[in-house]
Amino acid sequence: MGVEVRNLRITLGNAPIVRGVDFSIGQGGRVGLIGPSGSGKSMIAKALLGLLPSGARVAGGIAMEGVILAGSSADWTTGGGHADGSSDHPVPTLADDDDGLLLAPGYAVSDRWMAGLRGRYVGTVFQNPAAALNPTATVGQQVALPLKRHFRLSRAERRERVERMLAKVGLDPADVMRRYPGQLSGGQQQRVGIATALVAAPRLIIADEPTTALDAVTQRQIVDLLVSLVDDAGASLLFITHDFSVLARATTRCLVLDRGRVVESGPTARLLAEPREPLTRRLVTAARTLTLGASPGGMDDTTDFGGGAA
Ligand SMILES: Nc1ncnc2c1ncn2[C@@H]1O[C@H](COP(=O)(O)OP(=O)(O)OP(=O)(O)O)[C@@H](O)[C@H]1O
Repeated sequence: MGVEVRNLRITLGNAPIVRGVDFSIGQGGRVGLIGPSGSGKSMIAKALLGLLPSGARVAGGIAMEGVILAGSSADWTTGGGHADGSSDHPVPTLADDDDGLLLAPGYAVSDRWMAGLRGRYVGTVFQNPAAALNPTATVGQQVALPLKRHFRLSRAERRERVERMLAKVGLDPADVMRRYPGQLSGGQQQRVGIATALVAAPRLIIADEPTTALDAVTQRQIVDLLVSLVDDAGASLLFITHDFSVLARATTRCLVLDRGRVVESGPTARLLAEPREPLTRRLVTAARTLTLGASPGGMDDTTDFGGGAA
């Protein structure tokens, strides 16, 4: 069922930050948000996570897996609605979770619900793993946290799942379980971040500039790892970046944001090959320059770049 965002508007004080953004991510879809600094990418992610700063006002709708997370039923019938009240986009229907948890549709969920959804239904990978990870928790404790919060498992079961997850992100559990984040490299830290985001098998992963702090080679490895794990899990991915070369590896569709509005959207490969808007062209050119700088063979060397990583 995935995620649906409809006419999302966010204001902070009197300032409009996000000004009517629509997109959806089908189950297993990988969508990118790209735009310059301050264009509203992180605010959209925060709205999906229920983590907007106090004073932010949200209008429009966000629904995930059939549950309305923001906005009211009215938001879902006005958008594509007809005079008789019917809609091309009906209010999403009941979602029955794997574990038998029934989520009630048609209601804006409370903060408590949102806290329950975070980590369980939505996993997040942030830009700076050193800041996102708790420096006083061992890697084992860190990755176990979403399981502790959302599942009733024995210690042994939890440990087994944590070890399995660490192996999946390419870390040796025996080596890293008792280490602290500060004792790991940036790339290893981000692998721990990805393990923590994915361990509870969420339906949606939000990755907000997850590789910006890493060198080019590690960046590529981390993006490829994230994509393969998200695909294996059948989860959806919302990938936020200002770098088209990263987006090309991570996503199949993307939206270009400028000052809170979508200026262009479509398949990532199409936007790369034929950017129509000046901002898209600028972002593509910047990525080409970076990629050419990083590799003497140029962009063709990184075949995924033009291929949309489909
Ligand atoms: N806590 C906050 N209080 C007030 N304004 C904020 C807050 N967080 C973000 N903003 C403003 O909201 C706008 C959008 O910010 P946002 O962080 O979503 O941009 P972004 O596209 O993610 O940028 P970046 O690429 O730099 O992370 C900016 O003008 C920013 O100044």
